[in-house]
Amino acid sequence: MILDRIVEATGIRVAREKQEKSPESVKAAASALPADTGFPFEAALRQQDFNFICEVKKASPSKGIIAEHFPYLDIAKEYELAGAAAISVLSEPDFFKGDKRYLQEIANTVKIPVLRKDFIIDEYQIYQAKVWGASAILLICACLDVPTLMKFRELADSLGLSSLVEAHDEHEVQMAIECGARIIGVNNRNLKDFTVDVQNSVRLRNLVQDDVIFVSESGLETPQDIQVLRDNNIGVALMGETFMRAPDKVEKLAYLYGPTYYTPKVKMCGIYDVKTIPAIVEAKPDYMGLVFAPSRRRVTVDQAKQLVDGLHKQYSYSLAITQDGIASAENNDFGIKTVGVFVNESIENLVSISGEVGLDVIQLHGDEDESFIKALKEQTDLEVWKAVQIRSAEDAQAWLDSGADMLLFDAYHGIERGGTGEVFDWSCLDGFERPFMLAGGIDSTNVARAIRTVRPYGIDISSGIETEGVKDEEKIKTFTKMVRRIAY
Ligand SMILES: O=C(O)c1ccccc1N[C@@H]1O[C@H](COP(=O)(O)O)[C@@H](O)[C@H]1O
Repeated sequence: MILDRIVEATGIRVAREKQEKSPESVKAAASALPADTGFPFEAALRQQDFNFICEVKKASPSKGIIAEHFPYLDIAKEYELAGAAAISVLSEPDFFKGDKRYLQEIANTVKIPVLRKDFIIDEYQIYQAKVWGASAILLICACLDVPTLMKFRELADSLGLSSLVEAHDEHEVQMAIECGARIIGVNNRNLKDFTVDVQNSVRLRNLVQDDVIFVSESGLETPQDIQVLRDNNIGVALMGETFMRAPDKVEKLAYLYGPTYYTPKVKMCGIYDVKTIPAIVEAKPDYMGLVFAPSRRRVTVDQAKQLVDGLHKQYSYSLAITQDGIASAENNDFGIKTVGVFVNESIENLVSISGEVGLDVIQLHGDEDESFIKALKEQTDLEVWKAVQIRSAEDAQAWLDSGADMLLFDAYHGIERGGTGEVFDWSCLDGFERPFMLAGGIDSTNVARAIRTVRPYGIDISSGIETEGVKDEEKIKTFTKMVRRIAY
């Protein structure tokens, strides 16, 4: 049987690897790494109502070579861009043509968690997984007994690694439950004869309690397959071949997720150089943000006037060359609204600066309270947005009834007020019941997940369209393209 052959080959490989690097040294290296990881693999699989683990796999015993050309890093980057929750990387060399290098390099490159997909039969491989940068390992019930599964899971736990415990039938699901698995994957492929039946995971779903993450693995191909999983209370799909064969993985994942049925507004913030204006006009975000607060992106009133003037001229020009659109610019509809970002500025200054520059929106990014917002709104007809730095769900809830026209949620930072490029825990916004802008470390690699998970009214981006602190035309383009491809 193929599984026996793989396990046998794995035993030989592990023995050889132990000769090359002693178990003591690998254990010491793994134990020296932080164990308080917060189990990012599990967290990622709980992030959305449906999550994908996308696999980087060159070959398999059932399909032979899947990808002759195998740019594994590009594949992983594309998965991240597409909005995968996690990436599974084959490290098994003999039957799947995997390599530890793939795992190491991918884990070093992407921000999403990586699973070591291998046939784990020895503790040594768990220490290796930790050293190589994995966030999770695979434990296969068909290869291990319950005491060993439990021992391996506990060892993984102690290193801050999650264990995806894989089963194929009722008996193996019971084994997975007995060993205390927090993530159970049901393989739709029978490892004994390679037959595939997507209904297998559906059939076994009810054996597993809801607080355990349930993953359907193998043989999934279409949005209909995914819908069947959703309809049967299955929230995660692990897919390899389908993604590996998809020429465009962003498109494939969007197709499997289905339409978002809305497009978020986009605000591109921290514009301080007129050279960036053509790229902004081409990207056509809904808002362009100018920072008047202390910041490396800070603009003076004169610079702001030039930027707004430049925006309007360039916008009119872009409409003129696309013919009759000039009329709307003449009516002062410049398509892209301007937002001034202020920190603890006086009402008098807010009113005079916004009037002088011709801003459309005032964004308060400091300690302004509700009475300040009320007083400001009495002095201006402009929209007033309130930025709130989030550490907990309570931070957001405290502003639910705010009189601000829009709330904007950003990452908390002890010193800086914003534009830090840091992401906060989006689950703090679960169930928040009014429209809001999402800010804080958004970029092309996480915007797909941001839109699908958080469904904000709008996305606010600054650092994510910069390279070494300077707004980057290519990143502006890529980001804009991503939003359009994901949200429809
Ligand atoms: O961008 C700044 O330098 C800034 C300074 C002071 C207050 C707010 C600031 N920017 C705001 O930060 C978010 C975007 O942040 P990120 O870089 O994408 O993480 C946005 O709301 C900006 O208006």
